[in-house]
Amino acid sequence: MLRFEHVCKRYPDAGDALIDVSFRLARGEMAFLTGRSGAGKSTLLKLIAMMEQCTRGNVMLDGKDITRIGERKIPYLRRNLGLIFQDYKLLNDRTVFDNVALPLIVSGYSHQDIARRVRAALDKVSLLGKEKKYPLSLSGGEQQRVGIARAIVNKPKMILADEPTGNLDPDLSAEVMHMFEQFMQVGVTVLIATHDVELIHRLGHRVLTLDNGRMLAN
Ligand SMILES: Nc1ncnc2c1ncn2[C@@H]1O[C@H](COP(=O)(O)OP(=O)(O)OP(=O)(O)O)[C@@H](O)[C@H]1O
Repeated sequence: MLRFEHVCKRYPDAGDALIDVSFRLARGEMAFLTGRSGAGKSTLLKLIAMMEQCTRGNVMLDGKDITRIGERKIPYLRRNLGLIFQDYKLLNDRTVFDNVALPLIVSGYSHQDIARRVRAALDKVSLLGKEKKYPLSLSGGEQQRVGIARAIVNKPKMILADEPTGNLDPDLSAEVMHMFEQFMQVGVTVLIATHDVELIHRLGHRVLTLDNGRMLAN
């Protein structure tokens, strides 16, 4: 599903964020990406999300070489990805329903399809009753679940999550991880960047570790 081959990323006026990184993730695999602050985790996720381009090497996603992909193709390929962030990135002046509907509106779905898919996504994260609420009236855990519903509403092949439990207490973190495991069980590939070593060890999935831009043996 995902292949990094000798990937390097250097930001202008900064050192190397990633150095000769190679690894593969199989379809339906769930892995944690860990490492100290500044190790390169967010950079690695941004390369997959096509928000940054690597300086050297190749990134293959679902059989396609996305290394030097043209700007116009990016929105189309991004539909296969669900992105989840630590700070939720919800629109606070829109309802839960509208936040989750956003990727479908962008993709041009009909009103009927949007309503059906948004409800299905909210059901998966146990938020069906909250579709008319606004994000700021929800708890942190609920806001993160809205973010997850928005990420999965397009039925992506891969979920990328950057510190998704960074603002959640241990119980809510476990709940969010359980959701990721359920997506994995239906064939979605899941890559989660996190500092939460305790959580990683408890769940026992594959761990990819970055150390100063280099990936340790995995
Ligand atoms: N847009 C940018 N421009 C210049 N340098 C950057 C940029 N983004 C990241 N860097 C640098 O690249 C290195 C890796 O950063 P990155 O954010 O990928 O690490 P991280 O492991 O995600 O850290 P954290 O856990 O703190 O989020 C750091 O030295 C950082 O300062």
